[in-house]
Amino acid sequence: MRQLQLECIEAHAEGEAGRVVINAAGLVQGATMAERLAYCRDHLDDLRRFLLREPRGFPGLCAVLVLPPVEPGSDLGIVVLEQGGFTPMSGSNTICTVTAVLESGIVPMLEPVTRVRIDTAVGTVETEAVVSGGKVRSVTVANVPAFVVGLDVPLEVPTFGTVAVDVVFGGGFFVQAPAAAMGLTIDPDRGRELTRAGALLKLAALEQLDVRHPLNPDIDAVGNIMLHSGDRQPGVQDRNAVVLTQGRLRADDPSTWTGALDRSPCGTGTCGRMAALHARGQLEIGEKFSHLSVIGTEFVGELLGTTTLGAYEAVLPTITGSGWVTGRSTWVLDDTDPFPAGFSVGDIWAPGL
Ligand SMILES: O=C([O-])C1=[NH+]CCC1
Repeated sequence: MRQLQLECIEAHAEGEAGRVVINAAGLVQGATMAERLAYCRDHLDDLRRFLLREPRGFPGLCAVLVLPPVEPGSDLGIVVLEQGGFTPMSGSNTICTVTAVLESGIVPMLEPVTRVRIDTAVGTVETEAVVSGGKVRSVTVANVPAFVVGLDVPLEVPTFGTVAVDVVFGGGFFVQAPAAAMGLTIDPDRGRELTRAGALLKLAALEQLDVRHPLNPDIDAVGNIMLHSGDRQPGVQDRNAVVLTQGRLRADDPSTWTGALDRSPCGTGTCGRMAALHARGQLEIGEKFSHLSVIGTEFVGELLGTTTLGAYEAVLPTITGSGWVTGRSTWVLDDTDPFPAGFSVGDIWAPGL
């Protein structure tokens, strides 16, 4: 007997896989996006694991629940599913969602540009899709305001000692540091070292930092980690490795010190990075910011202006990248299935050991 059947559009944005669930509306309760995110966190974590863990998922996979809009004039709402939990916003997953809903006809496609407004638990996001021949060529995401919580904040990191990090918000809270400050290089073949270092940075951040979003107090912890190429230098390409850490991390259990690298340049991470660069005088309003991922794919960022958000000076970031639909899927749960919430095995889920 099937007790669950999820219809999905499989996609990727600059390499990062996003599973766009298009029949989830009846699963999520809440009058606001913040209430819906809280409902997912409180009641749907087994569903998140069902979609992202084995046998239906893999470490590098994210997903999106497409929900009815909340704000007047919006087209839809999203809640993002990552291996580390439910999150309010994601650049790559927004690009996957816009590509999926336009190419499938869920939202009408208007050439040459279609605007799609998306409600999230940290505000409404405006997107612009360049479309031709029934294909979404690129998506520009005008993300929610990004801001700096602190620059060069000293963190005591297990096995690395004191590391100076930037604490930023770009749609989620990030700790960001130069890879070189931890003796690392941004190289896909060194993914294990990068994910382990990122997990240890996150452990330190969870223990030593207090963060809280001024508009949504439920957003109150560092989510992901960015290791980047350091201060901008003329003629040097900016690149990053973003570690999407697994669920609960424990200082006394090295098997939790793992994660997966974002295969895209990470839109929320790029927005947070631009906020830090602007604060450092290394990125002007209106200046294009080419940001490469660990596999060399690109988001082009740009700051449109400044604003304030609670007590924070904030910037208005956009990122532009492309998405591709890779398939359609229907995921089911038989009520005799011994793994209703999926499972993971250390050979691919704990590569850092
Ligand atoms: O682009 C993004 O912001 C993210 N990609 C994967 C998780 C967050």
